[in-house]
Amino acid sequence: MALSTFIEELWKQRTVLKLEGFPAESCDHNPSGSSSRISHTTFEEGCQNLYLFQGVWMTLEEVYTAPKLIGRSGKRTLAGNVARKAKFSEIPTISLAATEGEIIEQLSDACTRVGFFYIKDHGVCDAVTSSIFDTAEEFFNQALEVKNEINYKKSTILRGYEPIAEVRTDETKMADLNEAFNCGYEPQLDPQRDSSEHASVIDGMMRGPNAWPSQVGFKDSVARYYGEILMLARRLVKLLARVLQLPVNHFDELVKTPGAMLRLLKYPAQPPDNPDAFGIGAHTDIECFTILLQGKQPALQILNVDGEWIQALPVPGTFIVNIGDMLARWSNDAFISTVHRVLNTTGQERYSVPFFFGPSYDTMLHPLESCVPAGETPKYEAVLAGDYVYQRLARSRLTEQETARLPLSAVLV
Ligand SMILES: O=C(O)CCC(=O)C(=O)O
Ligand SMILES: [Fe+2]
Repeated sequence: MALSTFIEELWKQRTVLKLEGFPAESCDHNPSGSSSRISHTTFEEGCQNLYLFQGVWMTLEEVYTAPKLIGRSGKRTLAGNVARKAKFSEIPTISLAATEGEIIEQLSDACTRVGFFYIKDHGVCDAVTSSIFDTAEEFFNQALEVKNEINYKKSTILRGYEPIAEVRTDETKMADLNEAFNCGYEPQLDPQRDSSEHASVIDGMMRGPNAWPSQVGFKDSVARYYGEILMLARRLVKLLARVLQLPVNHFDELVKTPGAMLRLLKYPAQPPDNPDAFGIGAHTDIECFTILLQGKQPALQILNVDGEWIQALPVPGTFIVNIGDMLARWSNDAFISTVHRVLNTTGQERYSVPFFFGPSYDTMLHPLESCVPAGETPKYEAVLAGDYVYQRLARSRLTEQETARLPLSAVLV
């Protein structure tokens, strides 16, 4: 097969081609010239790896920071995300027991410089966090057939059980070495639900019922955890409104029936010597922010501007919060959505519980006026929150045919 045909095939299959040892100076970013350049180039030591993305040869860093693009015809890599380079070597810790002024100042620094921070003194008690791990362990220890009774592909909105190596977060690597349970917003999980709201929460566009396993006590335990973290998330939303110099209640209506997905995750102990195997490949999160509860095993790593992977060690009594792409878009890049990955080489199984939080799925996300300097055009087009989340989740999980099961209600850019 001619090289150009081969590349075309890869493109059609939405694959990113990795080329090892390609001399940087030969990379002219010209899609049409790429095949002829390969044929006359010799590989030398010290050269970098290049990736063919959207017909363009790029370094991995360029893939991370390539122009933002979400589209059904586009290939799925970090370039569809909103990664920005973060200059940090440590992850800050913020006490929610500090004065509001102090919290806002520290949050402002963390969101604009790092994109990640620990929170402590958050008010969620240890009993709630330890029991969610017990529940997760009991669930994942069941036989595969039992877990597959609620396989997420039976749900049009990706709720339920995701078997191991099902999701390919970073297409240049192997599928992710984790299994998961996905649970989205339902009014019955919301301690602050307003009964008049119920009727307005219609199915479709990422909204609808969860898929619960028959495991005794599972739903109660997940509901308790979900409720507590949802309240914490709404508290953070008010603080973030202040950081963005908006009225404290600015986002309140939009997070009454939020797009809020809880995941229980179990990572197997992975071999230390496979450079392509990750618990989760490098990515940025989709929603506004994530509140992550980590088990004891250190495995989460965060990428800084110098290309170093900084360990985000588990710290008892804390959650890690990180900014996701939606809030980066919404804040017109004032906030940073930082690239991270999971590598569990501890030799032990690892559990974690991320809670991905965003506004109601029918929210149209225009970059906030207060974040766009006068006379400048916003950096991002408006997107409908539900479509944005669905497309991002689907492209690492589903075939195009499967993706088409849920009609999208907006054209994305
Ligand atoms: O398990 C972790 O520590 C992080 C998980 C994560 O990054 C994700 O689910 O997006
Ligand atoms: Fe993540």
